[in-house]
Amino acid sequence: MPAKLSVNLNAIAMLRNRRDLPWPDVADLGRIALRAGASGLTVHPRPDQRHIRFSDLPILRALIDDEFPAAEFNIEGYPTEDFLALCEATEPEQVTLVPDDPSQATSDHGWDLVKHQEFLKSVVDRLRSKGMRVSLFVDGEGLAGPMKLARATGAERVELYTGPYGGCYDNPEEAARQVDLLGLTADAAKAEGLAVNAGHDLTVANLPALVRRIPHLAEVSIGHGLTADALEYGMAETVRRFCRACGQSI
Ligand SMILES: CC(=O)[C@@H](O)[C@H](O)COP(=O)(O)O
Ligand SMILES: NCC(=O)COP(=O)(O)O
Repeated sequence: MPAKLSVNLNAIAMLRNRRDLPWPDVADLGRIALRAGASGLTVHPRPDQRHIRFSDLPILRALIDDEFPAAEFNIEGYPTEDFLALCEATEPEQVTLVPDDPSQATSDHGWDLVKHQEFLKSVVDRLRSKGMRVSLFVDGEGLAGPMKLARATGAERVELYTGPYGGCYDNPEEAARQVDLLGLTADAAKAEGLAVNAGHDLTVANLPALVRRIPHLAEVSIGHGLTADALEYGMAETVRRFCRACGQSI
């Protein structure tokens, strides 16, 4: 079964938030993504709401429920009480727990599963008791031990942090080494009965090698690279529309 694609709307929301205007509209872009074949939508609401706002969540929940009932909503974030309350109110199909502190520009590491074992167990329990699948953001270091600990929290999935792989876009040897480490981590997760997701800085260029190495990859969530491509591949048609709006006959 090929990996499913969940489209992360953070970058769209960040663009919207540059102005006090409602576009680009995250729900409209989410609808386009789901119509085009995405299996789900991902958001990572951060405490300062610098991209996804808490008020976006019920709108995206309703979009999926009303128009795409087979799609999944994935909410990512650090499990503060506020974040857990948002999840409980929104009931996403999946919650991805990420160890980000509020000052981080973006996610840059997975959980320390030794240090946070008891905390994660209680959070996983709480979310799963309300019917949400839980995934833990983990480093792709190629080690089996952390995957045993991830399983022991009660989580059903892990999401491999692919930032170091994504950063090797100009270094094929290092990219091959990173894919190997991610593959070994995914194998260890599978051996523990965990399903495997992946995300961060994935692109059309680096996805094929990843899915070849991890044929059981369940889902990738992609925002930054996908939004960059949407702009690049949508630019020509958009310029034609604006030229026509200027009265030009092109
Ligand atoms: C958890 C993760 O991998 C991140 O990619 C995150 O969802 C992106 O967050 P930002 O969009 O805030 O950079
Ligand atoms: N979980 C990773 C994610 O949702 C998107 O990350 P990115 O593609 O914006 O780096």
